[in-house]
Amino acid sequence: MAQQAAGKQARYKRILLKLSGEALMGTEDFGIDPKVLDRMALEIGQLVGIGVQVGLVIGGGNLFRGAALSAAGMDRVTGDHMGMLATVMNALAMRDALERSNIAAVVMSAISMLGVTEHYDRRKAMRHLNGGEVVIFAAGTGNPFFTTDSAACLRGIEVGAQIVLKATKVDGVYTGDPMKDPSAEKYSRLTYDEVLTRKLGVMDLTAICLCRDHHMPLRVFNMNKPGALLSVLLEGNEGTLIEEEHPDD
Ligand SMILES: Nc1ncnc2c1ncn2[C@@H]1O[C@H](COP(=O)(O)OP(=O)(O)O)[C@@H](O)[C@H]1O
Ligand SMILES: O=c1ccn([C@@H]2O[C@H](COP(=O)(O)OP(=O)(O)O)[C@@H](O)[C@H]2O)c(=O)[nH]1
Repeated sequence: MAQQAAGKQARYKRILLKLSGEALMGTEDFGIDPKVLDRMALEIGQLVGIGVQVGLVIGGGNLFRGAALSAAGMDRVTGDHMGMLATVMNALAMRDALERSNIAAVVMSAISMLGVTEHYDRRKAMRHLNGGEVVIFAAGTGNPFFTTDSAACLRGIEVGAQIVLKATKVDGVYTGDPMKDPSAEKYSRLTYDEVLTRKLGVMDLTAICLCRDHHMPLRVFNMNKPGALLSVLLEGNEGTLIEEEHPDD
């Protein structure tokens, strides 16, 4: 992979990378697989190594999801609070993995947790990014009824990232859910409106609308594919790109 990066220029100076909580489970049913965490830390470290500023949002679906807790009888807002706290636990585990790989990292939480994480502050976050630290934005947006996909798009827009990269377990956006429909076909490029009108369920609609309204490109790609993240930065042809309609289209 070092050879892949040799002599090549990263396409983006600052990115917002979204990792789903479930990605951290590896082959387990719950929790965090340390091997997966370490692999992801190494892949993120490669980006830092070629001068890319990395903002990171990690989901919490490997631990708790508000909607699932609510379906089991819990108050929805309490469930969402638990979901957001789950993202803080994942963020702390990722900071630890990054620091063990000698990659400077800071966790900024949307919910105050004095002594555990920094509180989210946009200007401080930008200073950390400019200084080459990986900034892990935890606790989503800080509000119930949102997702970490929306949080990733929000933070990406706020800190002036050039692209939001959604790392997931499928190769991109398909005509239908590829986990359920093996005949679904992958798109290499879509507009925001196509995602919305075709109801392509890879991300929630709030996240797509936020990106559309603020002209933030999105790329959906498979994080389980070794080297895919670096390839997105160097070649830019992994997965599916969602952006505005191009004048040549
Ligand atoms: N049209 C689609 N294209 C790609 N993935 C889709 C589509 N519709 C639904 N999905 C599902 O969306 C999931 C990606 O979302 P992600 O946030 O990583 O997972 P989760 O929401 O389970 O945490 C994929 O695993 C896939 O099964
Ligand atoms: O701004 C936010 C972000 C997340 N959550 C809660 O945190 C959980 C975990 O986030 P998400 O489901 O987005 O994680 P992922 O699917 O990416 O693992 C969600 O289900 C919500 O309950 C929330 O309430 N507000």
